[in-house]
Amino acid sequence: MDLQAKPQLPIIDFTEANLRPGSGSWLLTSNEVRHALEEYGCFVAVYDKINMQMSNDVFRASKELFELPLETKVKNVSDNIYYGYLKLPVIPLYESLGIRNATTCDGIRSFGNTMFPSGNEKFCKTMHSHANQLAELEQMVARMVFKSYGVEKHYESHVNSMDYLLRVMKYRLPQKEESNVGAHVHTDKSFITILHENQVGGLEIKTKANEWIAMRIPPFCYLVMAGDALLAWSNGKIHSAFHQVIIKGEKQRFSVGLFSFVNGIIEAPEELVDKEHPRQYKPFHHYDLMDFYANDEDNKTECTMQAFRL
Ligand SMILES: O=C(O)CCC(=O)C(=O)O
Ligand SMILES: [Fe+2]
Repeated sequence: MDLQAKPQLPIIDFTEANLRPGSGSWLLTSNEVRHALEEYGCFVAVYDKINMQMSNDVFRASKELFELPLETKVKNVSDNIYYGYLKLPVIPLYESLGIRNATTCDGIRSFGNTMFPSGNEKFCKTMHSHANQLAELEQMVARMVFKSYGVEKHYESHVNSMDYLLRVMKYRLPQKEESNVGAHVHTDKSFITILHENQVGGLEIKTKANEWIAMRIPPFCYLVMAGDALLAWSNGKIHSAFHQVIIKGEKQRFSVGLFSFVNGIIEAPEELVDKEHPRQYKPFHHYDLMDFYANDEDNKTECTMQAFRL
């Protein structure tokens, strides 16, 4: 064994034509997914259902969005800061816009009308179909997790309660003497996050052995990450990884994330609770976790679930 080898994230192939519920490859991949999420809290999914044209359109649309005047962008307000327009003085490189319920026509229309009052059909179409493509991958991963834990019978009610937030992110380059932190160390509060980027790099993920893996998400690949809600749902079996963004290159980073939320109660299924594995988290409403995180200044870089469960 090469003790100097750099740690790497698992890579899981989702391109196989026969990857359908019930097939042998579905079961094998489900177990790979579960193992990756338990050990790393994330993995790279090779997924070819989103073509290069769509990826290019998405980043072109993102650029167009951030070029809007500030007074337009700040109109994207929400009851939780993480769903709206986010630009904080503590991380000057970072700017993001959340599109709530981006998989629905109403969600996209409402966002599109606020940002482009005279209309922008191309933008809305691109973001709407992209959100649905990413949600398809998210649902496949969630279904595999349920399958691998033997609780597939709960999947249908789970998927019917999902809400999706599409967040478009931009990181400008640091000026001289400015910090290169693009996003502070945190875990996601989502159930699952699906990320991709304009191949600039910057995302770093911490392993359980406290090593940082710096990565660039290749074309036709998506980073699938477990959020704190999935950690709680799995009764602590799945890991939610700390990660950060450090801007080092010479090109601006654009990334797009699909964050899934359960519009309801997160509770570990009975099958994942027994004498050896007592219930670790009281059932909670997923949006209460989001509100707790948004309002709890002290715990931003700490383990949110530890603080939230008290
Ligand atoms: O830019 C990225 O890829 C990561 C952003 C991130 O970690 C987040 O929005 O939670
Ligand atoms: Fe994150």
